[in-house]
Formats: sequence, structure tokens, C-alpha cells
Amino acid sequence: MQNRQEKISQVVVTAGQMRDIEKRIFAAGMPVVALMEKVAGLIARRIQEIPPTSVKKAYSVPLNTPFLRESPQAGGSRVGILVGPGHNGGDALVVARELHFRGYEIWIYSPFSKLKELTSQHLQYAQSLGIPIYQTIEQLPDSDLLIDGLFGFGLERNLTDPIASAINQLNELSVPIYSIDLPSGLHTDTGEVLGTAIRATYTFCLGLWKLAFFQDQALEYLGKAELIDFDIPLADVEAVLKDAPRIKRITRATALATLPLPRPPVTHKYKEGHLLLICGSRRYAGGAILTGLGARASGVGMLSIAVPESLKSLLVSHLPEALIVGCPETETGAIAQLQLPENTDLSSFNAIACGPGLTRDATPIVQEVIKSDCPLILDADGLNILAQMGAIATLKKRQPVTVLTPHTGEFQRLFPDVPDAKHDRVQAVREAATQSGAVVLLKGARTAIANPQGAVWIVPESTPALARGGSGDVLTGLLGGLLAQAATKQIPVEDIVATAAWWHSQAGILAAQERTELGVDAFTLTQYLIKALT
Ligand SMILES: NC(=O)C1=CN([C@@H]2O[C@H](COP(=O)(O)OP(=O)(O)OC[C@H]3O[C@@H](n4cnc5c(N)ncnc54)[C@H](O)[C@@H]3O)[C@@H](O)[C@H]2O)[C@H](O)CC1
Ligand SMILES: [K+]
Repeated sequence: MQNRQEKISQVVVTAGQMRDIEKRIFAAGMPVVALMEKVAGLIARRIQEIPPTSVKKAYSVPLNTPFLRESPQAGGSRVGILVGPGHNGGDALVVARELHFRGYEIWIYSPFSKLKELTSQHLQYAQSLGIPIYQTIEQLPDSDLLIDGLFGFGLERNLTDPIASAINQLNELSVPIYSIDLPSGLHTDTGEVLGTAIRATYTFCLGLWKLAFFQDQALEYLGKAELIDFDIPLADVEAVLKDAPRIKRITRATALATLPLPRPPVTHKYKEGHLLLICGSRRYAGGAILTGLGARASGVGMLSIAVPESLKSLLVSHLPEALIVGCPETETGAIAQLQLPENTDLSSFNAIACGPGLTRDATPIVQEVIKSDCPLILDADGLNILAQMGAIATLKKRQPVTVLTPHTGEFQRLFPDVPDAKHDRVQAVREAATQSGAVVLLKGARTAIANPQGAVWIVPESTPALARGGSGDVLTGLLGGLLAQAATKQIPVEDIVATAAWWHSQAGILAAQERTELGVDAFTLTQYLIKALT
């Protein structure tokens, strides 16, 4: 049984779902006022805990400036509170009051003339405490920290002046900004910037993770993101999400539970999966090696690698444990024909991963594997060739599992008619999967994986260190190895794909920590895969 915290940390909701969950809590008797007190109290406590040294954007603040210490001296730390018209502003005002009583020097920026009732009451009380309140940006005194409570999940339309230009000016100040719920100006679901948005240093996401936190376009606005768990009952979450296709964050616990560990004490190599990699060309020999090394790290029982004949000895020297199948090659050095060992055909394997380094000259090979009845991963040139064949029509004819691993460019070539690829990556990957019947992994800063029923997994953390040639080849091999090992087990394919993507990201994160973001070439990455698990 997963504990509550683990379950909550997996959930990702839209603004509409969050509102429905909130409605249930209020309908059950929880007073709105009490919930706001509780949530904002937790935020105020966190603000006091975060050490100034963890604040990346504090350029203007010497690291020893005690602006966040528990009991600042009078006049010590100055905190500006940005208050919007809704309950996001109400949260901010409760934070203002709490920090005021803890000895912080507070001022409030409240540019809206009409506030929701509860927000208005909190503003009135803050005023009665003598906290200065300003309506225009020009009046604002200096501060060491800004708390952004302008808008939360209630933002409905593009921001316009004067608030839009106020946000732009606030972003220009070299002062850290902590956003409540999400940076004001971001669309809660797509993560799009609605006119303009606060560039936060830190964001406290309230209650449940909102979808925007996993959309690439939002990342540069979010800063460091943290979930403030305010005890939303799981029953309310379940009641609202019910049968809707889920969007889930993959956590370490879920990934580890999906890995084929521990192995059964009595087994043999073919029971632990037989993977066929089809990759490489004279032009792209390295891709085949990296794919092989990714597969090696998966622990797959048996690894066969089909490459053009002229690459055979190179592959043997790098992967002595693998069965290297040298194939006849075209004049350009691509695989011309799959020449598998005697008594072997494509159905002999538990999974096939096809594509890295093939070149488009290997088109007949990709056509052949698509016709096979073996679970298949297509990557790189495998995807480009599929796109030329017409991805959706081709995949609809295929019965066994297909996994596609495109980056954004490949995705657009594969699914030119999926409208949302730039605007909403999560929705785009979901549509691609439902339309094609494949499991689709869309690579990015936050990789998203969808199954044909519309369920989505998101890899919640990664590193730009992985934006490097060959890193995708490693993922294809790793994923192939895991898929082959899972062949006899009842594990949903998308869980395996998400686990491989999570593992790949974790290896990148660990390698970048030890070697900087510049030190994570694809070969080095393969050396960190096992380390990332131990
Ligand atoms: N999740 C929870 O259970 C809790 C959430 N809390 C906080 O409440 C906000 C959501 O509050 P809400 O009042 O619904 O929305 P906002 O504060 O985001 O603001 C809506 C407010 O703004 C107006 N508006 C919308 N778009 C614009 C625009 N472009 N320009 C100007 N005005 C705009 C709109 O008409 C509304 O009046 C959530 O994020 C949390 O921070 C609770 O405090 C705790 C429980
Ligand atoms: K906000």
C-alpha cells in the first residue's frame, strides 16, 4: 500500500479539477476562511525556513543577509506582498500578517479596486495593523523578497496594463520572488504565459500539482517548485478524477517498483528477456554503441544487435556480451537486409528497438519490423521513416505494442495534424497516442508519455545536461531492455516507458551533480545509469 503522501505526490490536476476538489471540501463543511488560514500558515512557515543561500536569484542580496531568519531584527528584512483580487491575494495577505507578527518589515502592493470578500477583509485587517498599502508600482519601497499573490488558478484571460507592465517591472528588480500556487500570469493547465508572467525564484504549489508545472514553456517562470500539502482528502481527489484519464508524476517509488528487481532466484538469460536492437550505419556507428550500452544497463538477459556488416567488429569490441548480427549493407553503408541467425526471425525476440543511426536508406528494414508481431520501439530514423509512411495509418494496422520516442521535431513530422504540440505538450502527446494506438513518449525538459487510452505519465525532474547528441540513443536501448524483460509480466507498457525515462533523467541529474552540466556526454551517461539506482 502506498502511503498518502506518495499518492498525493503523483497526482497532477487541471484548474477545473482543482476547483471541483476544492468545492467538495467546502461542501463537506470545511470553512473557506479556515482553509485559507491553514494553507497560508503553511506557506508563511516555509518562507521562514528557506535559507537565503538556496535562493538563486538573490543577486542584490549578500548571502549573509538575514532576510529570512526566524526573528529578524526590526528593520532587518523587508518583504513586499503582491495582492491580486481573488483568493490567491487572500493567501498572500495571511502570509503578510503572519510575517508581520514574526518581525518582518512588510508592505503590500494592492493594485485592484475590487477584491473578493475574504481578500478584502484580510486587506482591511492588514491596514489596521499599520502595514503600508500601495496601489501603484511607482510608490513601492525597496524589499529583499517579494511574495506573489496576484493570481492563482483563477486567472482566466490575458493580463493587460497596468498590471502587465507592473509585473514586467517587478521582474526587472533583482529581488527573489516567491509565488503562491503558481507564478501569476501562467495558464494553470498549458503553462502558457498569458500576456506576461512573474518570473519566480520559488513556487509553492498548493495542495496538488497543477499541470503547468510540467509544461516546458512554464519552467523558466517557476523557479524551484515545491508542493505544499494541506491535507486534501484522497477520497475527494478520487471522486473528482474518477474515470478521467489520469496525468501522473512518476516518482522514485513507482519507478523502482516497476523495475525487474529483485530477480527470481532461479532464472536463465532468455527468461530475462531477449532484445533485438536494429541500429547504426557506416555514417552513424556511435549511435549503435550507445544504444547497446543503454540496453546493457537495463540488465536484459540477452542482447542481439543488428548492424551493417562493416560495424560488426567495432560493436563486438564495445559490447562483448552481445550477439552482434552483421547485415548486408547498402552502398551508403546502411543495413540493406536483416540477416538474422539461423532458426531466428523477428518473432524470436521479446522486444525490438529500431532506429538510432539507421539513416533513411534503411527504409525497407523499418517497413519490415513494423509488419512483425513483436513489441517494437521506434526512434530517430525509425520515426522519420514511419512519418514518411504516414504514422497514424501505418500504426493502426499494427496489433502488437508500439512505442514511439520522438523529440518535438520528430513529433511534428509524425503527427502534423495534432494541433497542440507547441501550445500544450501534454495534450499533444495524449492525442498522438489515442489517434495512433501507440505509446508515445515526447522528449523534452519534462518528458511526457501517453498511452492510447489517454493516460499520461510525466517525468517531473530532469537536467539540461541531457540535451546532447547520443543521449536519446541511450534511452532507446535502456527502454528496449526493460520492455524485453517485462514481456512475460503484466506491467502496463506505459509504466515501463515512464520508468525508463525517469531512470535516464536520474542518471543525467546525478552525472551533472558530479561533473557539471557540461560533463554529461552520452557515454558518461551510460556509466551513471546503475549508479542512479544505488
Ligand atoms: N486550491 C484550494 O483549494 C485553495 C486555493 N486557495 C487559493 O485560491 C486561489 C484561487 O482563488 P480564486 O479566487 O479562484 O482565483 P485567483 O486568486 O487566481 O484570482 C481570480 C480573480 O482574478 C480575476 N481575474 C482573472 N483573470 C484576470 C485578468 N487577466 N485580469 C484581471 N483580473 C483577472 C477573476 O475575475 C477573479 O476575481 C488559488 O490559486 C490559491 O492560491 C485558497 O486560499 C486555499 C485553498
Ligand atoms: K501567484
